[in-house]
Amino acid sequence: MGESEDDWLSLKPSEPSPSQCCGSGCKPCIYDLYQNELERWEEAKAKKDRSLLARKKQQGSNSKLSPETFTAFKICSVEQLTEDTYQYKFELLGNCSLGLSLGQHIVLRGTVNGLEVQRAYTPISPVTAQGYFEVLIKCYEAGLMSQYLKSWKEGELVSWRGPFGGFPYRPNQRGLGYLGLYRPEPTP
Ligand SMILES: Cc1cc2nc3c(=O)[nH]c(=O)nc-3n(C[C@H](O)[C@H](O)[C@H](O)COP(=O)(O)OP(=O)(O)OC[C@H]3O[C@@H](n4cnc5c(N)ncnc54)[C@H](O)[C@@H]3O)c2cc1C
Repeated sequence: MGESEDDWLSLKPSEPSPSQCCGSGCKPCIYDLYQNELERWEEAKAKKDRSLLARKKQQGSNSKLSPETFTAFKICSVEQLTEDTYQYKFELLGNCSLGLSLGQHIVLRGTVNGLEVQRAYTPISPVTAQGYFEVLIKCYEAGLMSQYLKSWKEGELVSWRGPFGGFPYRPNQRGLGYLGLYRPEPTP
């Protein structure tokens, strides 16, 4: 391939669509990752060096969770708990644990009718669980990710990144709490 402007434009990263942002304040967010890719592309273009783009679009497989790149995990069981709620179990190779702390969530990537969607989910398995992690998900009739979830079967690979968020919890440490009470005015 030559070095024409069109060639470089074809390699330019695309700005994420709103459906790709889960809206839960991930660090790095999908827009931060896009910004990094864009800067790398601009540098590669200025230096006319395509090798600088090589780190783009890495994806791990059944190994370690990463906040920057998606890792594929195998679904080892699907259990329907209610009409619209499912518990999914994922395999972690090498009997390792996911490495989350209290209250942290992970981000799932799926594709629905050609549209990439990303949403946040909080694993329900103990943070010390080894060899697996589980999520409990409620599916919505018109939900985008929900449509992708309904197609899942055992043995399929599903892409996650994270962890994000969480609470700074230390055993036996007391903190300030806030409880709000609301008493409605009596109607005349
Ligand atoms: C930090 C965090 C952790 C979370 N953890 C969990 C978890 O553990 N388990 C879990 O189940 N969820 C969790 N969620 C929620 C989850 O991220 C998704 O928001 C949820 O699964 C719905 O995604 P969706 O793409 O299926 O629905 P969306 O497409 O985002 O739709 C959301 C709602 O809008 C309605 N809707 C969409 N399109 C239309 C339309 N055209 N007309 C009318 N209504 C419409 C849908 O029916 C649905 O009720 C978490 C969210 C956050 C922020």
